[in-house]
Amino acid sequence: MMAQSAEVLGTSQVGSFGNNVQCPVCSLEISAGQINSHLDSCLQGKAVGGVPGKKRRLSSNEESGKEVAQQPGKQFGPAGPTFPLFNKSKSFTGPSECATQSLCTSPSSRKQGVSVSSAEALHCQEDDDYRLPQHNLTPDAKKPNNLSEKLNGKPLADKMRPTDLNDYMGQKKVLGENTLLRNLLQSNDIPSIILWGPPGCGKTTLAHIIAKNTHKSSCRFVTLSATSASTSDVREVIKQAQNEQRLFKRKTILFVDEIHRFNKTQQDTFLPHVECGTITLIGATTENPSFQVNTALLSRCRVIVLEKLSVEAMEAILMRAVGSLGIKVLKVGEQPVHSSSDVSETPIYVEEKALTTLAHLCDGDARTGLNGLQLSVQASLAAEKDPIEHGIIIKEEHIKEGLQRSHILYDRAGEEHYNCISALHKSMRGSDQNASLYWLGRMLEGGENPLYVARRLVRFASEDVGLADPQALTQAVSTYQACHFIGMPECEVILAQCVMYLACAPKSISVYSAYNKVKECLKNHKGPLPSVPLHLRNAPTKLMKGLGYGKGYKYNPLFSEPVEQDYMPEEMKGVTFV
Ligand SMILES: Nc1ncnc2c1ncn2[C@@H]1O[C@H](COP(=O)(O)OP(=O)(O)OP(=O)(O)O)[C@@H](O)[C@H]1O
Ligand SMILES: [Zn+2]
Repeated sequence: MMAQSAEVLGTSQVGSFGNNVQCPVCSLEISAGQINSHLDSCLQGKAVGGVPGKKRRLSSNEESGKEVAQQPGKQFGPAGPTFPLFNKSKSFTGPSECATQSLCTSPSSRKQGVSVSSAEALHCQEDDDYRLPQHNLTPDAKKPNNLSEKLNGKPLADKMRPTDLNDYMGQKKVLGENTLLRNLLQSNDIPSIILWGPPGCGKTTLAHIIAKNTHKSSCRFVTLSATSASTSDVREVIKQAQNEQRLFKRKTILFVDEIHRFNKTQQDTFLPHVECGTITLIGATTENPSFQVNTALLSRCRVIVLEKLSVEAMEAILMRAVGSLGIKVLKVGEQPVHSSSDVSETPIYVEEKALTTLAHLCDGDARTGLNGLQLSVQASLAAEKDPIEHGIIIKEEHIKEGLQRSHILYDRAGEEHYNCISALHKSMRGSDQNASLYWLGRMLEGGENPLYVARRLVRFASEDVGLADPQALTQAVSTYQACHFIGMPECEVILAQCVMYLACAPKSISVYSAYNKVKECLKNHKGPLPSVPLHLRNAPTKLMKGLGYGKGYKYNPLFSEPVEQDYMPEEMKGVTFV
């Protein structure tokens, strides 16, 4: 068992009720005057002074019967159950964190869609045991025999989440030698920061590492996900942070994932507390914070821009994962050598080339890369019922298959994005509903921005359907608006409806090609452009009238016969585009 300092346990439960204060260690209510002496003894394991008969007060979550994160085993003594204060959309309980944070979540306490992360008390002891947690899946860790067992449970990306900077790859611009963040980390003084970067580039991971590196004594690390936390959750965190500060002079580092999802009022709630230092805020966002984060809050935080992971960084991450799984890497042309020592296990290899391909395909997103690796390994294990004598070799094809199966062989920014939208456009033009829907699906399931697709449909409605069915444009614009209101995944059917409408619609490019001819004509015109014929000019002033503006113009409604009149400049007479 990890040497847990009792002090960090149950800090999430610090609260004061009347004149009593809840002991953060044993959860008993202690009168305020006795709390200090109680704590001393409680920390040594001999609690005294609890108010008899009074039980630990339930958190609002418990009272409302919501799930309660149960400590796996009872190794942490009387603190008993811990409280999930916040539901998070993403779980941060990688194995390494279990080792460092006293409050783990057992799988059984997790329900679909809601994973619980208690207000995690992070203990930052001087000892090294969180560096190499026993159940951490690092190459040095003890490995279970069976590879498929190792792949069970949490996604590989979670298992591989680095716990210290040495394993944190890439991001040299912000973390290299002599960078601001590195210096701050070394000086143990972390300001409030906003980490801005694309998905899977390591924002969450960095927040954890920062928290671990700061305040060697001890600090609390609390996480909130802006997607599910309410303003009252925020207030609760602040209240507890104040208690911590007051009772233990302990800092709270609050990590808010997807901070851009908080509305301005919620962001405002933090502000004074960030300012006075009760809370050190680490926010993570994939969106440009200058638009999405409250300016007042933004001005109190340093914005750290993380980048998509480079192919080299991705390769290093994959290598580390492969090593921890006990998979051997085969260089080009190298043959597997079956050593007699590991007869009990079928040796598993991966071609180096396959890893390189994966590193390229995952578009700088380490989560995608690691999960893709996991799927390919699992797929090749399943396929190889009767493993060949020399073991199983994971090849490039397996990696591609693995990615495809998980719908992630789709490069949102790169070529695949353009290839698919082009295929969709051409399928609709060819009135092939099936193919149109297929390409739409490829994009949406691959994580394409629905508005990007909707914008293309608007263009298509005019360029390809045009006057053959002018209603198509209305349909497409409505689709765009509906996608905007609703977002994914609900808007997928709306897009599908419009795609089918457009595929079935009659097509006409008369407008499109006519307008292109106009542009062409203007581009090729030599010399000064012809002036606007006088009779077509408006004459709002006397002077203009005097100059002959509007003279001789025939106002069509006044004529019962069709009007003979030139609308083109003299030089352009007879030129047509339609
Ligand atoms: N720089 C890195 N070095 C090593 N591993 C990384 C790095 N970045 C990400 N990972 C791996 O990818 C997984 C996902 O990363 P993380 O949760 O930190 O991404 P994120 O930027 O917070 O993404 P999101 O915006 O989707 O929440 C981690 O569990 C870790 O295994
Ligand atoms: Zn106690």
